[in-house]
Amino acid sequence: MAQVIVPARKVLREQFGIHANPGQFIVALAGNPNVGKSTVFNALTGLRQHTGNWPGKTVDNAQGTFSYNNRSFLLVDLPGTYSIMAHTAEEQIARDFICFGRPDVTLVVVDATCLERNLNLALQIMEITSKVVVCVNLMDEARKKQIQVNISLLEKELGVPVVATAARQNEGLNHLLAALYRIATGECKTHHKQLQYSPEVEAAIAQLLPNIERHIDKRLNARWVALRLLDGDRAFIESIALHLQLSGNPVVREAVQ
Ligand SMILES: Nc1nc2c(ncn2[C@@H]2O[C@H](COP(=O)(O)OP(=O)(O)OP(=O)(O)O)[C@@H](O)[C@H]2O)c(=O)[nH]1
Ligand SMILES: [Mg+2]
Repeated sequence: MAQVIVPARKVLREQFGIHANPGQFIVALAGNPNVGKSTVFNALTGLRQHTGNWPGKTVDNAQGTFSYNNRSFLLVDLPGTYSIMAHTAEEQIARDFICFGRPDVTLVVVDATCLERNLNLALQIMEITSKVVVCVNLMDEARKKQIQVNISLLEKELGVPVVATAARQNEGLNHLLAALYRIATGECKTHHKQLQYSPEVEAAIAQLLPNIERHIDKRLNARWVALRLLDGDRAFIESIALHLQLSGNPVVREAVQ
């Protein structure tokens, strides 16, 4: 079947109202509610920002720009979510933006004082893309509570850059910029952690993968699409099919029946 690949920039423009300049890197800013995403956003973009709504939704949208090493970045503040399984409009925006908008980097801000809960979202995002930087924010609060975070071990375990910040105090932001640059330019390749499921689920994924890989745009993560097919997440399967113009594909037809 002939495949029509929709360029990510066109999707960003038409579906998300994001107009990036040529050569500008797109950074998606994701995280649980109230972890300091907007504080990071403001610290990086200063006054070079504007706010509005996501197209067709009553969900706030903020975009801003910054430069680093003579490269321009467009930072997009996604709605705060605990998950991207798309149970709410906010989760759907975050998921579709990361999946179909294919940002050059997804910056996941997590709360240093409750890492375990926050890493759930980071791991979900890492199932879609390897181009992730994790920002462990609120380090000052963690220090106050005598919580120690082993950043280098976390980085080793996750396989993506992890940067400690206290964004309200502008602490760690230079390291964050350097990490975003390294991932956006491809200077740093990640070996991101992929969750392993039960042998039954892994076997089902392995069975689906060849067919999925044959039919989808390589820039979507086939393993992740396999997981969604197994979930039976019909709304999303339909949106993947629509996006990749695969509605007639037998795998897709079977999944949405
Ligand atoms: N102590 C401390 N407070 C911070 C830090 N970063 C953000 N805050 C505070 O945490 C609160 C929430 O920050 P926001 O930036 O609004 O968080 P958010 O993730 O954008 O929140 P939502 O958009 O509501 O999901 C604010 O009161 C910030 O001033 C930090 O590093 N240390
Ligand atoms: Mg915010």
